[in-house]
Amino acid sequence: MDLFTVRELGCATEEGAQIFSDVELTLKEGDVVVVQGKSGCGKTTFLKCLAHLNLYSGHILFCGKTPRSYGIPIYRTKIAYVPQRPPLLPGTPRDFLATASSFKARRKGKGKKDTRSTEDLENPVRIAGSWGIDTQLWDREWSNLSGGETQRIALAIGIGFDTAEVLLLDEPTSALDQDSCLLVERHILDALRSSENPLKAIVWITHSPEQASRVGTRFLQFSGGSSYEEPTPPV
Ligand SMILES: Nc1ncnc2c1ncn2[C@@H]1O[C@H](COP(=O)(O)OP(=O)(O)OP(=O)(O)O)[C@@H](O)[C@H]1O
Repeated sequence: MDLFTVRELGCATEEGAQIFSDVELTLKEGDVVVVQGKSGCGKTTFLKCLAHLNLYSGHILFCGKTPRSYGIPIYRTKIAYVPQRPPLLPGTPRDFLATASSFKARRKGKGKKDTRSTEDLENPVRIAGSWGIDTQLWDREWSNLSGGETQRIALAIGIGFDTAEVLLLDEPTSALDQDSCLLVERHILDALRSSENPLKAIVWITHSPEQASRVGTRFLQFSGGSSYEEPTPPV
């Protein structure tokens, strides 16, 4: 079954200016759809529509069902949006982990006791550790982390919770040096190929043609207020 079926998708600003229209995408298992286009053409907005964080016109179905039919909180455990710059949150990454983990426990069923597993708390820390994030950074205020540290921690949470079937990545390595970038890329692609991880597909915004070639299996170009697919990565 197709993961995402996106038909005639359109999105406008609150003031009514159209950002894009008629966007079409059928996302299948194993796809890494690289999204490219000039700054301001609507790539982030597109990901937010998929994550049900933006109002839109047209149709988005996930496994044949609307996001609302899953219940939006459950939908968001299946579709993980990792923003380019996570909004400045209060507290520390570990606070965030604890809160998000308790939410996941609620998802697992009414009537059960706290099903929060230590894995939920440990996986992201372990993954981020493999990308050079010292454990003590999890107890530092978000506001005192560097861009690259914030990016790796947010990504490690998105992957480490082991519930996401689709990752929506908004320039996930834009603040990283080349070695860290390659390390993170490899980890994400390994997670996609691993039978132990529920991850089935990725939609990945990047401004880097090199990264697009390394990670992409399909190439969606935003331009002129809509989108089209390219058979190969743009050079
Ligand atoms: N909440 C909003 N209110 C008004 N305009 C918005 C809003 N969100 C996005 N826009 C506008 O919509 C357009 C698309 O923004 P978006 O962030 O999706 O672009 P992008 O392609 O991801 O850009 P970049 O590559 O620079 O990250 C921009 O012109 C932006 O200013």
